Amino acid sequence: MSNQNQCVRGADVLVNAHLNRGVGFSAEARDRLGLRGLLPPAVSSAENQVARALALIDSRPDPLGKYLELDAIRAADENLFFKLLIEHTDRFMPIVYTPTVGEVCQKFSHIYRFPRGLFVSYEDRGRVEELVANCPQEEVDVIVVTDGQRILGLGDLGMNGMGIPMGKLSLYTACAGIDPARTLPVTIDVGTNTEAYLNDPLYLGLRRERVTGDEYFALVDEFIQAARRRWPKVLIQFEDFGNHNAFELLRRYQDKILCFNDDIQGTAAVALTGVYSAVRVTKKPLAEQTFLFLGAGEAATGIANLIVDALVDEGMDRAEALKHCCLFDSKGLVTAARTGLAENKQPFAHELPECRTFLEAVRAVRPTGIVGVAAQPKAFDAAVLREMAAINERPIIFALSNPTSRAECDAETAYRETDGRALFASGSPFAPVELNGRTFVPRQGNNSYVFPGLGLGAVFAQAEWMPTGMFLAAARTLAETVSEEDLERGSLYPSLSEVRDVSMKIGVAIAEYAYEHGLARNERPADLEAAVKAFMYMPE
Ligand SMILES: O=C([O-])CC(=O)C(=O)O
Ligand SMILES: [Mg+2]
Repeated sequence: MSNQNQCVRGADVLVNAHLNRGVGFSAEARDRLGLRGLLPPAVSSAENQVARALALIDSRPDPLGKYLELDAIRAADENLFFKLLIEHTDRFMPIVYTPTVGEVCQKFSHIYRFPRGLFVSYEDRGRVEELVANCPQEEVDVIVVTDGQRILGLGDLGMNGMGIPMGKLSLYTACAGIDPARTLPVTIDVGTNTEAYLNDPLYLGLRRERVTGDEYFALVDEFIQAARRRWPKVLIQFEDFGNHNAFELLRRYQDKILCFNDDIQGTAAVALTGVYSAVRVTKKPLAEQTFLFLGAGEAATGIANLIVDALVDEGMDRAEALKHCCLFDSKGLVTAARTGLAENKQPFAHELPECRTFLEAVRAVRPTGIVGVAAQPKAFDAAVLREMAAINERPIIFALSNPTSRAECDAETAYRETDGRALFASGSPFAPVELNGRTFVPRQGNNSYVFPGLGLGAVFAQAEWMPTGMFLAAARTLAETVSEEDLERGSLYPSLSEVRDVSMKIGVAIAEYAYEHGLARNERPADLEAAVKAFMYMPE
């Protein structure tokens, strides 16, 4: 608690979510803070407060209702909110994060109640510094920023996309112990091309079509400069930008400031972990794997590039490594014969026959794994899955699009159509599947396993910037947490209930990388792991 916070007394404490402990305040604290009479007389134990909150949340049958209860708890008492999230991660992650957060975003303007974060509108261009100065946070460690153009697999949600930076930052705190008082969700609102929002009287964003080109980049830059002037060491995470802008922003800032793009680099690290787990099962090394991606955007080329980097790191020639990844986009298989390909796809345009359907492409490429990242629901149908099972003893099937409604296939279909041989991961959660007397426990190949730890390590070491080596290190560290028992059950990732420990390990690995490579702006503590653990926020 800062000195400034220690001066806050009386009712002001109760309306400050960082400070308020509500009925959890002890008699002594009530006297000290001038709260006597402002709360019901009984003092609740922590268990009692959690039990009351759980009952309230459970009284709401639908996920959105549960979200609204949690959101209200957060607005009143942040400590309690994070206690719930940390003690019941498995249960609440699908509420504050994918898939429910998708619905939250779609309805954001209709359910808006509590102020949080920073809204940078195009109308405020030229005075963004003033907006940043208005933020109450004295210090900010992590910013997650979106422009709402490609929210999960749901498309352009405009300002409504703010639910995503909010959800990501909740995970930063719950999974990696970033102090919630030092996080800032940001939406840069340059308009939306989604008619439904422009015609919705309750829509809270800018009513105009998206600003593009130089004016767009100038506004994003004005924000980045203003944020870094106020908080020079802040980590900026780019989230759910449209393809074109996402690649361009990463190109502009990647090696100049402390930042990363979660959809390109975070997703890549987590997918590579899934691949490392899968090859432990197939016993065929990475060098013998070939991947066919359904999609050719941020996630697809982010993952493909990191697989290539991993192969090069193992000693393979880069030109050869590139051939291990093939892309299938809206026009079909990406081949050398294709013209006008976006820059990110060009390295993956190989000498391959023209294929118009994904099934044809599977037959032509004969991949060991398919990776769905195009938000095309059910695109991995029975024919595709059976073909993969015919080509491979243990086919790798990653249906990574979010939320659940956008998944390329569900877990049950993946296991059923491959006679239980699929090595499956998905972006959104699926329940365990019973098949032929076996229970499969699929887990999420979602960047939530890595971005909190990546950020923790980078913030801890006050890294200058985040090179590719950090993302490889994150993937390898995460892979080491997958046990033989996990693999036995078909789990390519550890249990979410372990995510805090996993994030700590990734944080240590990333900080270590920063110290070893001269990227840190502080001294390495002698006992790095103990120091990182001590740095992590924990609710009281
Ligand atoms: O938010 C998630 O669940 C994963 C992600 O970054 C995306 O799908 O854009
Ligand atoms: Mg994302």
